[in-house]
Order: sequence, then structure tokens, then C-alpha cells
Amino acid sequence: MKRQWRGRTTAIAEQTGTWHHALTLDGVTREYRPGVLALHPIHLTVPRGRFLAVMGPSGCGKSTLLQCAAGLDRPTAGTVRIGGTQLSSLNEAALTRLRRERIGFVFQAHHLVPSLSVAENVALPLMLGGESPGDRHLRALAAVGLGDRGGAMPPELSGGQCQRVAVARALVTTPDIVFADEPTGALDPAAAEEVLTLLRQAVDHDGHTVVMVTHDPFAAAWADEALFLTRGKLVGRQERPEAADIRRVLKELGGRTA
Ligand SMILES: Nc1ncnc2c1ncn2[C@@H]1O[C@H](COP(=O)(O)OP(=O)(O)OP(=O)(O)O)[C@@H](O)[C@H]1O
Repeated sequence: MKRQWRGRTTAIAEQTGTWHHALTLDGVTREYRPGVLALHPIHLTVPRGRFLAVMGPSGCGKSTLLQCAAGLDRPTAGTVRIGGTQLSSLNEAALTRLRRERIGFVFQAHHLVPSLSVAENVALPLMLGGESPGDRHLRALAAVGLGDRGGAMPPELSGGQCQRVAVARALVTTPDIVFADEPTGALDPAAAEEVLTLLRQAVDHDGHTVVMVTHDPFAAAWADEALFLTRGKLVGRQERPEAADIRRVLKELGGRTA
């Protein structure tokens, strides 16, 4: 797979020194059982316009980190900020609204609503927020190369096409940050490359911020930076990662490699 890196936003921010963080984790800890930490205190800032891959052996805490960062789970201790908003200051209703309006999600399964058309699926986050989609959903669909499939129903699309629709749905609200949990895990290599290209373009062309959990070194090599977790601790990070280097680090950490 080919990898391009460094978005326009990244370059501009570097030149001007005006980093604005899409995500800040300050001492984020998650304890599922007393005395057993799935996440040790994690300190992490993700600048806007960055594509970050989170990697590590199975059970190291990647999903827990993503769930805490995305407001899907509440950390045991520490604070999470999306842009300037501290999540612990929000009640459940406000947190739900923030997730809908300011966070985009792409999961391994596309989770499209099968009884809604492709265009309606993309419009859904806007409509749930009480916004009229106008043509935003159609432009988002066109941006993922499916402008002509808006009237189709999800079961009529391939798995790769459905995942591209999921990317359009994640981006349609112009969120502060997109969290992608194994977005290519269920795809063949060609479809995976299409989805990774879209995520990379969202960062490079539109200044989006993407945090992607993946087991796949080839997928992670599309990111600006790879973070490595093991036993709930952040143990390393690699700028402009190459798949071979990532595979080597994962091997040292005892993880499986794709
Ligand atoms: N709801 C839960 N209750 C108790 N323990 C949990 C819960 N969810 C996760 N854990 C534990 O927390 C640790 C981290 O799990 P997590 O799912 O975040 O790891 P992961 O790196 O995403 O794993 P994988 O790559 O296999 O998906 C594991 O030891 C797991 O067993």
C-alpha cells in the first residue's frame, strides 16, 4: 500500500506554531476491576489535522483508550477534552450531543441502517441533531466516490462501499475528530486501501483529525504517527511509520501482526 503523509493543515500549523488540539487526555485511567488497570495514566495530545494510529498487542487497552477518548466510556480518573470541552463536565444528554455533532465514528462493521437509503444513512447524524441536511450528505457521498449511489439501499452495496458510506457519515457533520476502530478489519486489501485513502484525504485536504485503532501495520503506515500501547501503558510512538518498522515494534511487544 502506498502512503502519503503530512496534511496541509499539519504543515501550516508547524510553520505558524499554532497547534490546536483536537483531543487531550490528561492522566486518563480506566479500572474495570479494583486494582486492575486497563489503562494506566495516559497523557496524550492530538493536534488538529493529524492522523494517528493506535497499535499494540491484543488486550493492551486500545479500545478502552478509544472509548474513553470518544466519550463512550467514562475514565476512572483523569480528564478528556475534545477541542476545548472537558467531557467530565457534561451530563449524559450533552455528551450524547457532543458525540453526535463533534465526533465521527467508523467501526469495523459499517452499522448502516439497512431500511434507510445510502443518502439517508449519511444524512442521519445531521437529522438527529435537528439540522436540515441540504446537500451536505450528497456532497459527503460524492467525496467518497459514491455520489451516484445515494438512492441505493445498503444491502445492494459491497462491504467496501458500505464502509465508504460509513466514512461519509462520519465526516458529514465536519466533526472535531474522527475515531476509527479497526475500520479496515473486515475488508479485502483493495477495499481497505480505498478506505485508508479516504481517511488520509480527509486529513490532508479538509484538515480533519483521525485517531485509528488498528492491528494492521499496513493500515497504520497511512498515519502521520503510530502510538504503541502495551498492558495499558503508552510505551512508544513513531513518526511517519513504515509498515516494516511497525511490525518489528509489535513483534518486540509480543503482538500479532497482519
Ligand atoms: N468491560 C470490561 N470489563 C472488564 N474488563 C474489561 C472490559 N473491557 C476490557 N476489559 C479488559 O481490559 C483490557 C483492555 O481491553 P481492550 O479491549 O481495551 O484491549 P484491546 O487492545 O482493544 O484488545 P483487542 O486488540 O483484542 O481488541 C483487557 O485486559 C480486557 O480484558
